[in-house]
Amino acid sequence: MRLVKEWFAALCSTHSILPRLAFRRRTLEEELQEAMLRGSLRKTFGGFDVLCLGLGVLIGSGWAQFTGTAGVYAGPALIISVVTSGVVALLAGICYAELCVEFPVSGGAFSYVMITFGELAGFLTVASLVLEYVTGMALVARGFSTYLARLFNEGAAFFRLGPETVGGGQYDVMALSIVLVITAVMTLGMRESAFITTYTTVLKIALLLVVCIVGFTASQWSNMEPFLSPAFEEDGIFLGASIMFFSYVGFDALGMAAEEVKNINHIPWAIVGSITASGVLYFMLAFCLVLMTAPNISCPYSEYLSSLRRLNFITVFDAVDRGYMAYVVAAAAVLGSLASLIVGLFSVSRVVMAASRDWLLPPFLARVSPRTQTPVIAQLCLGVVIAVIGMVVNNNAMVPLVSFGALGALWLVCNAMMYRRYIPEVQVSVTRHGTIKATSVGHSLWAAPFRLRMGFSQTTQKVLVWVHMLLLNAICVGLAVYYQVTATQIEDEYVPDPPVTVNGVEQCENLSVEVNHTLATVWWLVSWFCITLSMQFWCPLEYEPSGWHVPRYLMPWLPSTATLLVVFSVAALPNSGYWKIGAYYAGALVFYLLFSLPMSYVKHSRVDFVDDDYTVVELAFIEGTWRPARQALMLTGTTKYGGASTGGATSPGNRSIDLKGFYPSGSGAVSPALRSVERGFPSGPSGGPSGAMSPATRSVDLRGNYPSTAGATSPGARSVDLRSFYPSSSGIARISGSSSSTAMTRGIGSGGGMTPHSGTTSAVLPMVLEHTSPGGANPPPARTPPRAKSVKSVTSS
Ligand SMILES: NC(=[NH2+])NCCC[C@H](N)C(=O)O
Repeated sequence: MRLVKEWFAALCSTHSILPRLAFRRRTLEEELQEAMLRGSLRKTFGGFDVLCLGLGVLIGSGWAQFTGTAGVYAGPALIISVVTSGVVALLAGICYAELCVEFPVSGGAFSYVMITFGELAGFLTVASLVLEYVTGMALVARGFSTYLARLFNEGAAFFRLGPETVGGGQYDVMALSIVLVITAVMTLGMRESAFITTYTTVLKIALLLVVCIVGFTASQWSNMEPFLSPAFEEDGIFLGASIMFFSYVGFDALGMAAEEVKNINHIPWAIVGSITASGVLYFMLAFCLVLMTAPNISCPYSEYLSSLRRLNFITVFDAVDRGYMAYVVAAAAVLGSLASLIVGLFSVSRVVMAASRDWLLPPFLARVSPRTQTPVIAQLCLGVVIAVIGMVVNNNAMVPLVSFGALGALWLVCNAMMYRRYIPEVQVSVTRHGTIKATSVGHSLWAAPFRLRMGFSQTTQKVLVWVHMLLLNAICVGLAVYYQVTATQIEDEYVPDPPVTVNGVEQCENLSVEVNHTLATVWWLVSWFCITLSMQFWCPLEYEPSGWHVPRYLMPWLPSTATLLVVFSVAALPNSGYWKIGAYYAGALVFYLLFSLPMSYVKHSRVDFVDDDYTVVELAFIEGTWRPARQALMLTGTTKYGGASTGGATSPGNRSIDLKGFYPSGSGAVSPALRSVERGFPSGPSGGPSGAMSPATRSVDLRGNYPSTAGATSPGARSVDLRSFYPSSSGIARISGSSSSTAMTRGIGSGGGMTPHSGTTSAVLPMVLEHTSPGGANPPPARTPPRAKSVKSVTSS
C-alpha cells in the first residue's frame, strides 16, 4: 500500500524527476554491491563451458531456417553475406567483450550502458534485449518443432493444431512444450543445463561438419554463375547479410554469465572464439548450399517469391539425390535449438533480474532462489511468455525484430565502449588481482602530448569527444536511412498488381527501385572516415582497461566501424517490421514513464543520507529477514570511527555486515558504493518485495571471478566475505575477527590501514583504491564520482 502511494506521488512529479533520474549513472561498485547483496549466483562455468555456451546459443536453428532465405536474396553471393554479417558480429562482439571484463556483473549490455549513459539508455537496452530474446527464443522454439517433425518424417506442421492464429499458422504445441520443459529444467539449477548445453553443442557441431562434407560432394562449380541475384544485385548481399545476422545473434549471452563463470577472462575469448568458429561453419554451410543449387534466375515474380520458401537444406539435398541427409540436418537443427533455447532463457532471465534489481521492472523478478541460486521467478515468467509467443506467433516477420533488438543493444554497447575510453573521468575498474582501481584523470596515453600541446582543458576534451561521437552516430544513421529509402526492398506480401509483363513474362525489374545510390553512399562513407580520423587526432585516448581490451592503435577505428556496420545492418533489414518495432519502443517508453521512472525514484529516495561522506550501514537479522539495522551508526567522518557502537541492533552471531574496511580512512576518496548497500534494502517492514536479498542467500562469494589465495567459503555462510575480492595482500586492509561477540566495534588504524578489534563480529569489505598514474607524477586525489551528488540531491528534494 505504502509502495503504491509512493509510486503515485513519484508519478505525479515526473516532470521534476525525469531530468534527474533518466541520466543518473550507476557506478561499477554499485552494480557489484547490488550483485553481492542480492545473493551470489553459483559459479558453474569453466573455460570450455563458456565456449560451449557461446557456440550453443549462436548455432541454433537459424542456419537451417534462414540460410536459404538469405540465399534467395543474395544468390551465390550469399557467401559474402555470411562473411559480412560475421564481421559485424565480430567487431561488435569485441567491443562487448571489453565491457564484459570491465563490468563482471550479470546484467550484460544493460549494466554496461546503465553505468556509462544512465538509466534511460539502460532501460532502452533492456527493452532491446527483451525484444531480441523473447522473439528470438520463440523463433528457435518453432524451429525446434519444425525440425523435430522432420526427424519423424512428418511435415513441418505436424505439431501444429487447432484453428488459425496470428500470421496464418496454427497453435504450435511442441514449441510451447519445449520452452516449458526447458524452463522447468533450468529452475533445477544451472549445472544440469550447462551439462546439456555442452553435450548437445559438441554433437551438433559434428553433425554440421557432416552436412558440409556431404554437401561438397554434391557441389557443382557452375552453380556459382551468375554470382549476384538478378533481382536484387548487390543490394541482395546486404539483405542476405541482415537475415544471416540472426544466426550470429546471441553472443551477448556470455556477458550475462559473468557472475557465474569461474574466471572472467575466459569470456572475451569465448565471445571471439564462438563468433569466429560459427562464422567458419556458416560459411561452409552457405558455400555448399549455393554450390548444390542452380541459382533461381527464372524471372516470373510469383515463382521467385515461392522459391523464397522452398530453398533450404532439406529440399536441396533432396534435389541432389541425398535425401537421407534430411535426418542429419533435422537432428542438427533440433540439437541446436535445444542448446540455443537453454542459453537464451538463461541469459534473458539475468538481464531481467538486473533491471528488476533497480526496480526498472517489477522488483519481485529479481528474487534469487536460495536453493538453486538462480533467478527463478524471472526464469519462470519469461519461460511462460516465450512459450506462449512461440506457440501462437507463426511468422518469419519475427526475424527483423530479433535482429533489431540485438543490433539496438549492440549499438549502445559500441558507443559505451568508445565513450569510456575517451572521457576523462575517474575510471573505476576491478583489476585482475581483485583490487578496485581508480585511474586518475588526465593521464592520457599516446595522445597526451598532443592534448597538452593544444592546451585542451578537460572540459574542452569532453565537449570534443561528445561532438565527435554525436556526429559519428549521426553519419551512421544518415547513411542507414538513406540506404533504407533507396535500396531495393521486398515485402513478403507484395505482389505487383498488375504484373509487369514483357512478351507475356513477368519481369523482375519491377522489384528494383532504380536509384543509383552508389555515389551518395560513397560520400556518406567518406564523411564517416573523416570524422573517425578527426576523432583520432583531436580526442586523446584517456583510459585503457587493465583486463582484456581493444589495443589502443585500433581506437577509435574498431568501435567506429562496429557502430557503422551495426547501424547499417538495421537499415538493410527487410522493411516489413518497422511499424512493429516503432510500436514496441513507444510502448517501452510509456512503461518507463509510468512504471520504471517513479519506481526507481521510490527506490532511491528510500536511501538515508547523512552527508556526502560516510554512511555506514549494517544488516541485522530482524524478524526473519535481513534488514538494515535502523540504529546503525551514520558516521560522518573518519574521526568518529573509533570505538563507536552499533546501538545493539544486530543480533548475536556473525550476521551483520560491517563495511568499515570498505572505505580507507583518511584517503579522501569515498566511493558511493556504500549508499547502494543501504539502497538495496527496503527501509521497513512494509517495504514490499525487494529486489535486494533473500534471507538465505547471505553469502557473497565472488572469489571465482578474482583469483585469490584464500580458501573457499561455503555458500551458506552468512557473512559477506569479500576478502579475496579485494585482497588484503595490498597491505591496506587486514581482516581478522571472531564471530562470537555481539558487539560491533570499529577501529581504523592510521595511515589508511585498518586494524580490526578482536571483538569484530563480521567480515569486512576492505576496498583498495589504487591510483594509477602512468605519468609517474603524484596522483591527484580520486574524486567522488559525480553521481553520488546527484543522488543526494534527488533525496533531499
Ligand atoms: N538471443 C537470441 N536471440 N538467441 C537466438 C539465437 C539464434 C541463433 N543465433 C540461431 O541461429 O538460431
